[in-house]
Amino acid sequence: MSKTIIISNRLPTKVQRTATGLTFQPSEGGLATGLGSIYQAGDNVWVGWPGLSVDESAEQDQVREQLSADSMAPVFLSEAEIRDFYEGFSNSTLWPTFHYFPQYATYEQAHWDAYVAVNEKFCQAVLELAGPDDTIWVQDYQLLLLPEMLRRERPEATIGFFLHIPFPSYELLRGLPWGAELLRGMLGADLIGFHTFDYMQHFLSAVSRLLGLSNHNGQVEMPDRPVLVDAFPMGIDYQRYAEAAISKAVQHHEQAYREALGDTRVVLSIDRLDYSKGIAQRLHAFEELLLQHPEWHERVNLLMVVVPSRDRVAQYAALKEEIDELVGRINAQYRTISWNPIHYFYRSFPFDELSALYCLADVALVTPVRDGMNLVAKEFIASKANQRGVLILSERAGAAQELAEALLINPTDTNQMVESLHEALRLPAEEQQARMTAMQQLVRQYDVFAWTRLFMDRLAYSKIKQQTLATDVLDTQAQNQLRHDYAVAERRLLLFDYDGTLVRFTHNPQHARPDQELLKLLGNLAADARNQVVVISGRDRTTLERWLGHLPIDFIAEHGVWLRRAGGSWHLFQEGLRAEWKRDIRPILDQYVSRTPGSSIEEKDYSLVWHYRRADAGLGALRARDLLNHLTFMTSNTDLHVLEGKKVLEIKHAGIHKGTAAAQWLGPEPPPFVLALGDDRTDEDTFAALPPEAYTLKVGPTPRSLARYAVSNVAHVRQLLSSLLQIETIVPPAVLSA
Ligand SMILES: O=P(O)(O)OC[C@H]1O[C@H](O[C@H]2O[C@H](CO)[C@@H](O)[C@H](O)[C@H]2O)[C@H](O)[C@@H](O)[C@@H]1O
Ligand SMILES: O=c1ccn([C@@H]2O[C@H](COP(=O)(O)OP(=O)(O)O)[C@@H](O)[C@H]2O)c(=O)[nH]1
Ligand SMILES: [Mg+2]
Repeated sequence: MSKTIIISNRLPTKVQRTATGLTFQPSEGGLATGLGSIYQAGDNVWVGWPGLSVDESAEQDQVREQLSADSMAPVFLSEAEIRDFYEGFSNSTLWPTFHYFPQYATYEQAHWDAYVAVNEKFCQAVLELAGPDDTIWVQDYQLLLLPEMLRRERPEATIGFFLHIPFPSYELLRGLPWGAELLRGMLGADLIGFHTFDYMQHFLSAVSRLLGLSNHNGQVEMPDRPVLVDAFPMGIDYQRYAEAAISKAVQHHEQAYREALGDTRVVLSIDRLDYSKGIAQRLHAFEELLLQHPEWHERVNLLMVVVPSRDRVAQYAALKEEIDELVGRINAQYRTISWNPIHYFYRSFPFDELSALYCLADVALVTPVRDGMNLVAKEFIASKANQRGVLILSERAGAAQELAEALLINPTDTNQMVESLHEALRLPAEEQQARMTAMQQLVRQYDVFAWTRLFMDRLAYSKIKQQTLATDVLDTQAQNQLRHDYAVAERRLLLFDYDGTLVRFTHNPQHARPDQELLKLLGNLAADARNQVVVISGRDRTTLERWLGHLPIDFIAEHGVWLRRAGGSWHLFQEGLRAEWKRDIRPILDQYVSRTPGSSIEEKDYSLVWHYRRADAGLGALRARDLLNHLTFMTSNTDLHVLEGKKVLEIKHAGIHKGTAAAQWLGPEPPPFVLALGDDRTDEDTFAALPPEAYTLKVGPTPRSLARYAVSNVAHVRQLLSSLLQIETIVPPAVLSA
């Protein structure tokens, strides 16, 4: 039976060393609590770190055995790995960068090295467990390199990745020395999930700008497969909180708290110790409330739970001191004999007590400056059996995208926070109920089980999509058939597009000269008298002649405008072509060049081309759409046509294209073997002009093509062509045709 393997840095159980030995407790933090509800089904297993360093092998055995009874497999980290990988790269480089605190980020080579090494360690652990049909689901920023590492070992594996923290704007990522490697690591997955659409957009823009990979509707075209990118806002185990709220045990705790506090309104604050959570800002706002609205003295309490977290990282230790000091100062300033404004707990609470705090609270004050999702907000909502209670929520938490009925605030605007608190404490019961009911409906429906189902369905879909594509791929069997048909044919027409087919794209088109390997390949193919080799390109004739003119091959240049047979001279596809129109169009292109840094114009005899490969990807696409509209309008009612290629727009004569030219080479009696290779939109015209039995091959990852087969890249093309040459030497054609 196939299983799902969840992998995260932290396991949902954390092991602690006490005087009496090892103890096993639930972990805090949204990832562990959120997914903790689902991993135990079937044969599923969760791979991760148990939260402490265990060096001794007897202890490791004990931990492994106990965790395996609960479907967990530990990855042990040494003290040095905890320091350099966990506290170092994960929480002193990635965490601050991804939460828009670059001033806190450190860039240490040793931390990066440890990050790579620990990701490899996780990779080994997964490989030991994963069967070929299993689904691998990698979680979060500590393991960004893992999908790619797994993909290298298991090209066919089903791999999902989910990021629990924000994905920041491209600018933040570019400030990171290892940005490109991290993106490539993530792209090893088949599906990449984020909490919100914004995070997903930031990721796609970073992939486009740093790796030069474009996407169509969130599908990134990798050379070997498409990768789906999507938003999946994570939910909680709603029933667990809703049921707890009405349980005896929880009500008992709630009542005890209520008696201890007396008759005051309760504002609740729960987070891990983290500068991203805005805890200090929150305390300032509460202090301001007491200052500006003295009517709340002795009538309101802030219950503040801060769960210890990453306290060996300098910024966390400093924050702890800041909070201690602030709480001390505010309490000292305002407390009375019978009233202590802030009840501050620096520890974690067992589930029932946490649940009782949610039930008790009138207001939940959730004000992170950045937060991937924030599950505390959702847990509070699920715990409100009577639909009373108000959620104040930072607009910078992922949860704010869904919870529109919360009182949304900007966490750096203290005045707004004070006013929202004041408003929340007085909000009429009916309005509380209306808002809470709407939010409960949403949180109940999109719970963590629905979230998992949605992710898994999309992951399966991405796999199916890849497989449908794979039917078009020139597999070994099809390639053998092609080679056989080639070997037995007396006459063969070989039509090769140049850029993107025979050579890889270069930043500057003038740098895409043919290398020795290619010249040899073409020369050898052309040397066979049965072969007619044609380079069919959009390039100008001068360049083609300079680069390839010494070979005994034919040329179709400028997308079919200029033709030359081997050894012959150039002639036009059609007499009487005009070029005066360039005078009107050229100034428009000049304008677009000046408005689009990096773009350029190429002028050919009978066409003009605007190139934007070197421009910023977003700006280039925007201007291209604009220019296309502009030119389409200008060329209506003329015999000109605007052609869209890969990062180019070309204005040329309508009715002359690669297909019309290719048809001339077919002649009245087409050769028994025709092979056409091309990567671009313009090559579709060639494919369309050829008979159905021709071997038409589309080069590159995008599937939509008229070609019969797809090959992945230029390297694959060259391997195919040299395999045709080998046939001649290994199997004499006479033998094959006999
Ligand atoms: O493992 P730790 O270093 O102790 O940190 C605890 C976890 O914190 C982060 O949680 C995030 O996931 C939540 C659920 O998706 C989300 O609501 C929240 O906004 C995130 O901050 C972290 O992403 C986890 O990897 C940590 O285990
Ligand atoms: O004493 C506590 C306080 C909080 N939590 C849990 O910690 C998680 C915090 O997740 P959130 O997404 O809000 O933030 P994160 O810590 O993941 O950044 C929530 O599920 C809380 O229920 C806990 O287990 N024990
Ligand atoms: Mg091409």
